Amino acid sequence: PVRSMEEILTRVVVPLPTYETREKSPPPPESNSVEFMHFYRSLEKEEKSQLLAKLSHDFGVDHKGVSELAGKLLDTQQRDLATILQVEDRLRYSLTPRYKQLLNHISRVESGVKFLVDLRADLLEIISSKASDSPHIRDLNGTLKSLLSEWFSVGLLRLERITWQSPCEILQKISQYEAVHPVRNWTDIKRRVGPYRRCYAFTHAAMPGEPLVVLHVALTEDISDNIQSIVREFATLDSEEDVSKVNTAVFYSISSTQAGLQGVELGNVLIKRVVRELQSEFPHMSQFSSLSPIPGFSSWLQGLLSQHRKEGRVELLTDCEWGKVADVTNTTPDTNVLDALRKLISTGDWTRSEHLVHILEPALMRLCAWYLYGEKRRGYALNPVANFHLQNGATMWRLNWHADTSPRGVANSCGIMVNYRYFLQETTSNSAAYMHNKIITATEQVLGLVSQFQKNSKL
Ligand SMILES: CC(C)(COP(=O)(O)OP(=O)(O)O)[C@@H](O)C(=O)NCCC(N)=O
Repeated sequence: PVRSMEEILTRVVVPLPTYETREKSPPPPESNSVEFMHFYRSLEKEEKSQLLAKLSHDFGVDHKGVSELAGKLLDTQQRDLATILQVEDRLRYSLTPRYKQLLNHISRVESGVKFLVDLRADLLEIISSKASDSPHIRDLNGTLKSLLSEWFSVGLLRLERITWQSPCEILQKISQYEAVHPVRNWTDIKRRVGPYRRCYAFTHAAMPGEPLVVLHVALTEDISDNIQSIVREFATLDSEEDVSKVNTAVFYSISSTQAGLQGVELGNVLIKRVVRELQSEFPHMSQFSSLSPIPGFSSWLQGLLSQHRKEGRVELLTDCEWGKVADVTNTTPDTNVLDALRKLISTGDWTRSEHLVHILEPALMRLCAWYLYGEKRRGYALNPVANFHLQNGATMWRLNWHADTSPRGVANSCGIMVNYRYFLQETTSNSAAYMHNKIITATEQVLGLVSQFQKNSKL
């Protein structure tokens, strides 16, 4: 199909009109876009990446034209401003990739926007798989992302509250998309939208019936330190009788549903929008915080323990703690008490022994605080959930022991969870400090645990 790929692209991706005719030339027939969408959908995965590579490479910016105009602009530097602006505008127009028109035309046909969201998901997969991280593919991704950011800007999104009265297909999608605390059955989802709970989603007219990002909230008297009390306990009340005590919103799950909208920052926008919505429903609501999982902590810890194994004694625990672990595991400090600890943590068995839990709590809390606050990737928090909330301007507020006692919670993060708290007057400045200077805003509790960790080890 390579020949037909070439043939289709040449026909469907019309050349950029000349600068002079750019506002006069009629758009190509809708059939072009429909044909392209149909053809693309018919391709195998491998053929899709071939097509996208060809589209981005052969139907992008006319680099020769751009450099000629850039040269011309240099020559006119001495001329009057009007002439310079003229040439600048020509240069700006010449930087429009030819395929950008195709993307715009597709966005105007039925389900064209959804098609483009899915096409970007394919692009992101190609880029992340390093199959062909050609600069042209990155250019195409950048062009598409900026178009999607315009089309999915906050003014064009619709906030929908999901309740037990919402259509079944929406409730089913909400259940399927829940990525943080999986919904097991109808009673689970009924609880999530029931009394003292709120569930909100952003939808968009171009993708009807599709929740783009979903936020689950618990309405409480205080900032929760345990997820079981939110997702497991049954509500005895069948309605929100007494909301006078409700003064806190706990965000306990957020999931974006469209891979192709990654980087469009929908989750951040949704949280801020829901805060405003709740403030109008509960004027005296004063506390807004997440109760977040810490995916990756256990595996990071395993890596640390095995890495230190080679270097013998590890300072991650105090001598006293090592001694106690040795006692409980019937090993001796200089033999592999470290392996015993690794095995305990990897199986979660340690949670069954009160004594061991008591010994490990301070050590695991110190290690977890360091993992969240100290471990970085390109200067930003290594943990993706921390990075998300810190980008939003939240404060790393409190680590909670025994916060998720489910097998999943113990396996992922030794049962620890964290509150990222949104102090509404500070989110803008916190976000700027984090994004520009990589400064993490954290409380005394967190900083205290971090400095205890640093005292114990030279990491
Ligand atoms: C946390 C989420 C919602 C952030 O999405 P969003 O605000 O759109 O950020 P981005 O994807 O635009 O960078 C998203 O990354 C996600 O769904 N993550 C998996 C589930 C989770 N909450 O970690």
